[in-house]
Amino acid sequence: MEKGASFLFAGIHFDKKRFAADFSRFEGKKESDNGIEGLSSIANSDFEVIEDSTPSEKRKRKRKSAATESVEGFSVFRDSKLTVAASVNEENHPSENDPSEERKEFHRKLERDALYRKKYNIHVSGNNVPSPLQNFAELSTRYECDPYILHNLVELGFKEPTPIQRQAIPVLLSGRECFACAPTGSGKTLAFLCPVLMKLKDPSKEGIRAVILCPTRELASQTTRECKKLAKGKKFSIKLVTKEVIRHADFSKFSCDVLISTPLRLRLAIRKKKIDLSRVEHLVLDESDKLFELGLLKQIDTIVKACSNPSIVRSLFSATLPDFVEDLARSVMHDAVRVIVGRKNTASETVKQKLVFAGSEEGKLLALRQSFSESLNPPVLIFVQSKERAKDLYGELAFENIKVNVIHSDLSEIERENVVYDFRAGKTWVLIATDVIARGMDFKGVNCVINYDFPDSASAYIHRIGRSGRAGRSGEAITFYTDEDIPFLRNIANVMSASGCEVPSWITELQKKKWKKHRPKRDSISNKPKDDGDTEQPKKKSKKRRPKRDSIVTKPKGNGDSELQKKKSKKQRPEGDPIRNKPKDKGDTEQQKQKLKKRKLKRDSISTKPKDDGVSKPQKKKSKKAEEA
Ligand SMILES: Nc1ncnc2c1ncn2[C@@H]1O[C@H](COP(=O)(O)OP(=O)(O)OP(=O)(O)O)[C@@H](O)[C@H]1O
Repeated sequence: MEKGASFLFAGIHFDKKRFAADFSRFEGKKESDNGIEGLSSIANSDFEVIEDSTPSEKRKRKRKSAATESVEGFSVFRDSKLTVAASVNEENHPSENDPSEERKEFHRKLERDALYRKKYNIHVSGNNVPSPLQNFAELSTRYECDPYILHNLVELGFKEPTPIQRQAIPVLLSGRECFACAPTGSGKTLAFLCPVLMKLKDPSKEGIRAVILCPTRELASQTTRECKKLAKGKKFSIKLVTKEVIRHADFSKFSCDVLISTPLRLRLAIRKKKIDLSRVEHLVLDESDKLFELGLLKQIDTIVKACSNPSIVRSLFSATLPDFVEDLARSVMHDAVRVIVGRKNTASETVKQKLVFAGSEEGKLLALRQSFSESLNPPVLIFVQSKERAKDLYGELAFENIKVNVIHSDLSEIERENVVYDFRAGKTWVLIATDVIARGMDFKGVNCVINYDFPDSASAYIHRIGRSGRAGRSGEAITFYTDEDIPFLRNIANVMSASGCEVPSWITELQKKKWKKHRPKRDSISNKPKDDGDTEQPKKKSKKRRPKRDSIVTKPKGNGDSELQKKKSKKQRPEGDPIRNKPKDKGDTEQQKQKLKKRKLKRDSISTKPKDDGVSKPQKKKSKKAEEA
């Protein structure tokens, strides 16, 4: 981490001199007394306490025993004058001259809140945390929500708030800064959009009023769409910062109610076009841990500085919340509330997760093809570790009878948009992707995520597989691994077992390994000579590949049978829709049998097809058969 480059870094290496003003502001202040002692232990059982002291102590987070700790009121973030003032008016705060009955009622309310949070697996820390929402109607009764929002929620089909919405919405509506972590697909987008729109109340032309930052263009564009849906009926100006906007907009007169951007583009607008962010009242960092990674941190820093309005309310949302992000956030946020749904850094429980030993790169391709011909249902997302590998895998699958497409950072903005659009529309059944769409993208009904390349971190794993099993739906995730991934297997296995999936015992017995971006140099996906795309694959190569076939189904240490292995050993063809046929087209058994017979032929053809020849012989036969079928 670069030292002294930004005040975001200062949370870790606090430079007292440089931040003398801030320091003196915080220095004299002890963490405010929570005054909520003796709260029922009901909600305390799973509460993570953060101590606001030295950096090393900060890391020592204790799980306090249920009997001794209080749920709310433990100030994890620094107080500010503004937020302290706000908290006095907090709905949870008893009045000064509290008669004992009022005080009792206040405590009863806290207990009710605690019970409610326990029911929805919500864990909070911070001063005077507002009560969670019981339903969307409370937006009106408690916060005088404009009817258009309630109307739009009904139109969107949202009947009940999700747990993160129950807690984060009241926190933000109370003007508190917020730091939220909830599983993938659990409705975090609405959890920040709804309070932002409610707080903005009416459209205004006075500068830029709210900024939402997303790590990728795709996510920024998706969030813009969602924001417009929720704002329907109100003439808010909601703008996405695109290349065009950067090029042509007159930033000296630029105003909008909500501005959505990637950090890179917004920094460009700040630096080159002098966009004015000094009136921003709400700043949301979606996928905050990604935004706080080194590559984006400088840009975020510039933006956070440019949003200089002293009464700004900042919020951070993500499905993964590493300690370093908490440390950074604590250094910049004031009297924030920390909201965690479920357990921190766990995968969605609605995704059934599997590990498959593929032996080698060739094994992966074979395993993939085998899976396709057996039981996988589109839409399917396949993640690989680099754009080169994405292109290679696409090259391998493009000529099959699969509606496959690929997305990576080499594509233009329009191309990327089109790929996403086609996948959403069901025109693409299998989408090969790099991590560019691993975060935040909400594709409805992705049935299966395949980690063709082992993810480079546990959080990458959580976000990738979180493209499936969203909004309570079920999904499946298959992760291929090879020998070089085995040292990192346990990290993924931990995530799997934390979300209730079975993991073979030999994996949990592996040595713990700390990983830093596991991206090994992998053998090429395609065995075709790179510079000779037009010629046929030399026969030698295909011969060489055959013995490796066994490695797909051979587990490394005589243990942990994968689903594929079991299926193969039974020599049965499982039921399911082959992906080459129409998604819901069942009962194609005759064709499947023929394909089975031709499996040997199919294997030979993996890498023999010429790059630029649209259809190879076996494929022509296959497509003819498909047409006939
Ligand atoms: N209250 C609700 N009831 C039903 N569905 C909802 C509700 N809120 C959001 N959704 C839907 O849930 C899906 C996932 O929401 P969203 O994209 O906000 O998840 P997320 O928590 O941000 O996920 P990720 O961590 O992957 O970014 C969306 O399709 C959204 O429309």
